[in-house]
Amino acid sequence: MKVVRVSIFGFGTVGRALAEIMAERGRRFGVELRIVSITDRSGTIWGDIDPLEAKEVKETMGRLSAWDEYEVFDFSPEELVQEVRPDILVDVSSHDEAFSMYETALKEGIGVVTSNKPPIANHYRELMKAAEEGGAGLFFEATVMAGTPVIGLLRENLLGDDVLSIEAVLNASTTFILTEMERGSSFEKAVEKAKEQGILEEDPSKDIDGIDAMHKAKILHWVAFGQEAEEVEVKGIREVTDARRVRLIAEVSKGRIRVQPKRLSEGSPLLTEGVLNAAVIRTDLLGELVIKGPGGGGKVTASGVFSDILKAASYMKPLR
Ligand SMILES: NC(=O)C1=CN([C@@H]2O[C@H](COP(=O)(O)OP(=O)(O)OC[C@H]3O[C@@H](n4cnc5c(N)ncnc54)[C@H](O)[C@@H]3O)[C@@H](O)[C@H]2O)C=CC1
Ligand SMILES: N[C@@H](CC=O)C(=O)O
Ligand code: NA
Repeated sequence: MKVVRVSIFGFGTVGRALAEIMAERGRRFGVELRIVSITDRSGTIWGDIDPLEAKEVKETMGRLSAWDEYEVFDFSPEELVQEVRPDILVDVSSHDEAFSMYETALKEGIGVVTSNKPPIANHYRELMKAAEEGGAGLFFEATVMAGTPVIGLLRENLLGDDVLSIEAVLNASTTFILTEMERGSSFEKAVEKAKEQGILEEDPSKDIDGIDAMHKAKILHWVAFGQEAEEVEVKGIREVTDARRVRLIAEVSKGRIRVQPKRLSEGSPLLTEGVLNAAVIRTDLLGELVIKGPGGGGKVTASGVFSDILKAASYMKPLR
């Protein structure tokens, strides 16, 4: 068994769902995953950590620093990487400025797995360069459509195709809110219910105002076209009153991203319900393909993170 040392940064809904999966499936495909540190806002615990015990402490005491079995370190994100030196850094936090932590890790040859979108959306080119320099893997499946593997589909397949466009529902919270409103719920009530699903961002305006969907569309644009989108337009769902068949739609074509609420026709593959996301991908050789699956929730997201951890552990270098 190849022992792989993992540091987890952030221990909220996704981090705790990941802990459960790692406890149950941490020995798989000749790899034994060991959690050597977990960080939440109260600090970093460092040692040979039992994932289920850590989850229990977080859920009963609210912060990892309350766990007296471990010394708590007040590392900056970069210090965490330099002191702990894991084999793989897993970011399941809502820390928008995690870019320099990733860059430090990748340049040191430490693999990075993340579900946190802004660092990838805003620093894709620099991070891929750092990964190349350090000979490390950068994996971000769960940043777009959670565990539904749209990133792997584009990054590891269709390599002979030219992507022409992607039209997608990428935000589970707004779909959930809009479908609740279709059923007669007020906007405010629907937002409250979305919070109970564990899918809303720590700052729900990121979902409601289309910022989360925009970040995801930027990541899709980088993977599909290998360049930054010059034109980005974003409109959220605050002004939607008649929610019938309305979804927050991201349109991605070379150089251009547009996120806005749109009323869809009956039978549209994008007319999703609940937390389902969907993407219609058009390429020159294949024509049109649709990928649809859950785009939010702790386990749903941890599924994509865990799969990426195994990829990082056996480091399969994606071509883009
Ligand atoms: N919940 C979902 O369905 C999905 C979430 N994601 C992304 O995964 C990440 C985690 O999501 P959730 O677990 O749902 O969020 P959450 O809000 O439940 O947990 C995020 C955790 O990160 C911690 N955190 C934030 N800044 C930190 C810092 N500087 N240092 C240490 N800890 C810090 C917070 O204290 C919190 O415990 C977010 O980036 C989210 O956008 C991606 C796909 C789906
Ligand atoms: N807040 C996000 C969580 C998944 O990325 C969403 O609602 O889609
Ligand atoms: Na995904």
